Amino acid sequence: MARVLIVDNDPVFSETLSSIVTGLGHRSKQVKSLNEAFASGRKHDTDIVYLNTQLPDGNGLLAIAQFNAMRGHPEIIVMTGTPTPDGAEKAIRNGAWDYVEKQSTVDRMVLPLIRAIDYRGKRPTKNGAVKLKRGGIIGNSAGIKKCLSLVAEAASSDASALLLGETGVGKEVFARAIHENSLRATGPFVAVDCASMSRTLASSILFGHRKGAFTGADKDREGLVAQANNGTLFLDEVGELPLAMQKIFLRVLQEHRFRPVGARTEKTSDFRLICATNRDLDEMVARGTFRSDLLFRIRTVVMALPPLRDRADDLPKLIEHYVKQLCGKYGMPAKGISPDLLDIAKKYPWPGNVRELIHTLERAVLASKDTPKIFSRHLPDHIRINIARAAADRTQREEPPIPLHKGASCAISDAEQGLDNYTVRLASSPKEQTRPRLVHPQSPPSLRPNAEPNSVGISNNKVHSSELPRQGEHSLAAPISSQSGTEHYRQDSAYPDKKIGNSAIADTLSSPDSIKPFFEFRDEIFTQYLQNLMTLADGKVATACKLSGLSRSYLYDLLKKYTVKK
Ligand SMILES: Nc1ncnc2c1ncn2[C@@H]1O[C@H](COP(=O)(O)OP(=O)(O)OP(=O)(O)O)[C@@H](O)[C@H]1O
Repeated sequence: MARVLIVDNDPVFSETLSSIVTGLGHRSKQVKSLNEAFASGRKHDTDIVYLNTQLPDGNGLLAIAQFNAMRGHPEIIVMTGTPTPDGAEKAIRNGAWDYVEKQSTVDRMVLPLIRAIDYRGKRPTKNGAVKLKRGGIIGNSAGIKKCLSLVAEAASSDASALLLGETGVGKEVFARAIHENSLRATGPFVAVDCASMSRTLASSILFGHRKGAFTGADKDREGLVAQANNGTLFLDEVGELPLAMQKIFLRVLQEHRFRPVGARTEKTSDFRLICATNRDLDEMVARGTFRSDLLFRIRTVVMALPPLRDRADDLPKLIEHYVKQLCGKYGMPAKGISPDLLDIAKKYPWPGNVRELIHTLERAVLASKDTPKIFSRHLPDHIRINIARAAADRTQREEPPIPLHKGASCAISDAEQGLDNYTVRLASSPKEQTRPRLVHPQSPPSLRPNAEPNSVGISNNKVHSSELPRQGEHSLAAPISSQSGTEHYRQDSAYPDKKIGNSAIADTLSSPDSIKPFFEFRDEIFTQYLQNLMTLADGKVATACKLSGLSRSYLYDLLKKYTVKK
């Protein structure tokens, strides 16, 4: 919550601006002259000054430096009814944050305020570090850093904040951090779990009740809204708030007044609201299960917390921290963490996020008993199975299984059989000799070379058919014959300027001496296929998927494995 001083002798204008500022959750004070402004500045810290140029006792433009030197070293937004380029330059040179025309739109008037407050929340302290209490937040990944800067921003005002993210991702931890860094830090932090609140008792829980208001109400009871006075009210799972309660709560938010169940008079509570949800509130609004006016009120500052699987960089520190904490809890000496455990943790998707990680580590710490290190062996079976299955699935997709009972030699002969349908044709010109092609005899004519005398079919130049482009799919560049009978590489007319890449496959296949080991040869074919595919697809993965019939994830895997650039 920023303190904003409005210095203007036009009371109507000042009043309007003041209500906009307070509507944004900040405090505002209006004064009519420079002297009044300086008197106020001696008594209170000020964050922002809206300063008119023409004032009864002087020109605001000439007083900017004095305002800058006031308590709190405020940012100055100069306002004028008659803007001029010289006036703008003078304002900025004298140290103003911005120079705005008084007849501007509300946005133009307010934007410099929002930006100046944002800047003040993030600017380094004198010793160069951003002063922010992390409140137990572990991690320095880009995602966490972004959220921490939003914590600073949210903490600098009293505006409502909405935290979004999957379960266990740390929404409550971040809500507490906003509270602890705000001006309300010395007040209470009251958390309400809307999902577990009984519908019939919701009013009583939130607003309290008077003795005798209903059966069982044997004494007056203060509700959670009242308990949050001067502090922060945290509504967890706000999407679960019943519609009827949403309407009541909207009014409470607007007026900060509420009536306890059975009471005749209203009470007030000065609280700051932070909400959290893992549901899509916009979709709920569309379905009519969440009020749009309430959503509008609660999402002034929005923070989307990234899931743990998207910030693997944070895992080592999180694991180290919680293993240490858990060893302490169970009276065990500190344990080390084996790299294989970290490796698995980085591969597992953690659907329950940090909460699931903590529970998993607790089981692992207990399972490791007297072992001084925790290994992946100590992780619960379902996690190890998940990783093992994913690895096997990848291998299966990459390498077609060879029946074990046949043995290696049979497998090779199978591969040869599969290749009988393919012939490697070698070009005659030196240029073309570096461009061998694998052509399926049943390929459509447009993809097949004409029968030419210089094409050489080599019986042992065979690759497994399943590893080559399938019939009818784009294969390696399709050759055409010129009238002179010289074979040229035709570039598909749809891709006139694409150069199709090449490998030394022809050399490998040209004689028994030069034949390469099957898998080495296979890898070259794959690499060449992928390079050509990506060239034809203009580097676009979606196009490459269409052309190749590969799924996006499998294509990504292949590009990574064969280090082919997109
Ligand atoms: N960045 C973090 N650093 C350290 N601990 C964390 C972090 N994020 C979450 N935790 C821990 O993970 C657990 C779950 O966090 P929290 O309750 O804040 O999640 P949540 O998103 O509010 O979950 P839910 O949506 O289920 O209410 C807590 O024990 C919390 O301390």
